[in-house]
Amino acid sequence: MQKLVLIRHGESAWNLENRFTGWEDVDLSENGYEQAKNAGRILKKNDYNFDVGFTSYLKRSIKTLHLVLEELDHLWIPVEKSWRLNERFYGALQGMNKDDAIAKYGSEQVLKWRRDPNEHPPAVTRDDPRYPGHDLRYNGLTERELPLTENLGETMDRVLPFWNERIVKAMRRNQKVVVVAHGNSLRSLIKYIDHLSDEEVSNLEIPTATPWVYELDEGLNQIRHYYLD
Ligand SMILES: O=C(O)[C@@H](CO)OP(=O)(O)O
Repeated sequence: MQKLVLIRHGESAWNLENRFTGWEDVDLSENGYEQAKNAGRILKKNDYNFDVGFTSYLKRSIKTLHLVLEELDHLWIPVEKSWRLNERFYGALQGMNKDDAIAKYGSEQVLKWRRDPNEHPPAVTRDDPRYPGHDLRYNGLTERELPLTENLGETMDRVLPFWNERIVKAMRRNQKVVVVAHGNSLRSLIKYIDHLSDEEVSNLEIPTATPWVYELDEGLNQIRHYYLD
């Protein structure tokens, strides 16, 4: 039996301020640092260890993984980062306070943007400073890969190649894997792994810094999943 651990990053400064974050590279809040360390302690208490870690290009996840590995005295393991594990790109909502968005657009529309897997938030234009094409770290991406907005389905479309080519391959080599990513990139992955319907995934809320464990059989079929806390 093999275990895969997925963790959403600790609380970020903009989670605390209730702002749409997406690809904005916001740091962990003070509480977020503590939550990340605590996730590491929980894993340690339960005798977890890992051969490889995967995370996004965004510091709230990178730092969470680092803090988890530090608690486990595992800072030496290889870590692979990919933009494909980034949070969903929230378009022109990025930076906006979620209550201000509700006041401006109404709660029904904002809920659709947040949780309807097929709904696109308003797009940014390529001259918007939030367009990822202006950011050095995304130099290697093609224009098609650089988002102007994303719904959950499109997030899943760019997460899955990384899942199949890197994460599943590592597990097939019997490596013990930890993945630290984001609310919506993990929702898209869990939708895929658990075959969730659009409605089921719209009700899935993933808490910050709480290890989500999949137990898998030899063929990497799921036996069960649960939170570790
Ligand atoms: O702002 C975001 O990027 C995400 C995660 O914090 O928000 P939501 O939960 O509204 O999708």
